[in-house]
Amino acid sequence: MSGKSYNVPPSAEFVARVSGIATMAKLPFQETAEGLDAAFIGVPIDTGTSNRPGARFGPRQIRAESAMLRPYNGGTRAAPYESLMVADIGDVNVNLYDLKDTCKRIREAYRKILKTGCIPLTMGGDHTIAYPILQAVAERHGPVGLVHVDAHSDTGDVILGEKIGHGTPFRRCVEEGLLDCSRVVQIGLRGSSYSPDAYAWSRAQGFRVVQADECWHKSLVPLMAEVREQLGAGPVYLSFDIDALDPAFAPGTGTPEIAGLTTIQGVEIIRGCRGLNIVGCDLVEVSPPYDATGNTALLAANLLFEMLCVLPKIKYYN
Ligand SMILES: N=C(N)NCCCC(=O)O
Ligand SMILES: [Mn+2]
Ligand SMILES: [Mn+2]
Repeated sequence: MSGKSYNVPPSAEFVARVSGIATMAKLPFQETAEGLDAAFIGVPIDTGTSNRPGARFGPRQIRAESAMLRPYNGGTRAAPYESLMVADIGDVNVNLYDLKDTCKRIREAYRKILKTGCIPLTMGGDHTIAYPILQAVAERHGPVGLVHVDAHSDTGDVILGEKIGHGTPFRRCVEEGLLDCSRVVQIGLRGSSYSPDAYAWSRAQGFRVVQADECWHKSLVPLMAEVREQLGAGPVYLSFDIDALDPAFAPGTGTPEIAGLTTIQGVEIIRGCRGLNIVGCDLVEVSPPYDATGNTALLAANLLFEMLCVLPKIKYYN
């Protein structure tokens, strides 16, 4: 092992889970991304939501439930803290009274994070945040590939007279050339729709659309082999809306849709991203006020850990 010493969260074998400051995975906190390979960061907004609010409390609750996380991945034998310097760098200072100003603040914050070479793992907050994050990502990496896991395509144009909200981020991204559209896949789309051919716009851009009913009763391991082929070696952003999963697994979210993916399929999708050149990830739309048991936030914390475990340069014991 290299002589470098990495941040390692305290183990519950020696430090009680309930003690200490609730950073993500109980990792050290630091103000900036300087010196980090990867960082967890919160964006506590829900002013872009169109139904149930509450996602502004997502980062705090995900951090609270992340106390369950242990240092190694028992399933894949990934050893993130033996190969990456990781910390929690807090939250973007959002403007709860102005969504456009919040997008500006997010864009500026992520410009600084990405400039250090750090890979951001973002805790939302509603899905609006993917737009300003991808503006900053594309400034650094050029148009990127996208693995978008969601019940919704989030490609709306104007909703309630507004272009900015959680139903429109990926249309804004396409308009601004932030995505390499032939390297975009949307997985889990379902539900009632505003038009008879709900995903025509996505497909017209060249996205691959995998609707939830194409996933029912199936392992998604074969699909992810096709996704790795489609996305190739170029930079990729992973955006995971927790409502991609069925409300039975993820009830604490603002726009639930029935007949969704299982938790196992969610993990298969993320693990299937191993080998991709991931430059950023997010996990959005956890709404703690609708998450009576905290299990949606716990699920989110585990999925974020799985994302950490598929980043480039991760060490595996196998
Ligand atoms: N949850 C997200 N990100 N989008 C939901 C959009 C719901 C709608 O516009 O009908
Ligand atoms: Mn959604
Ligand atoms: Mn979404």
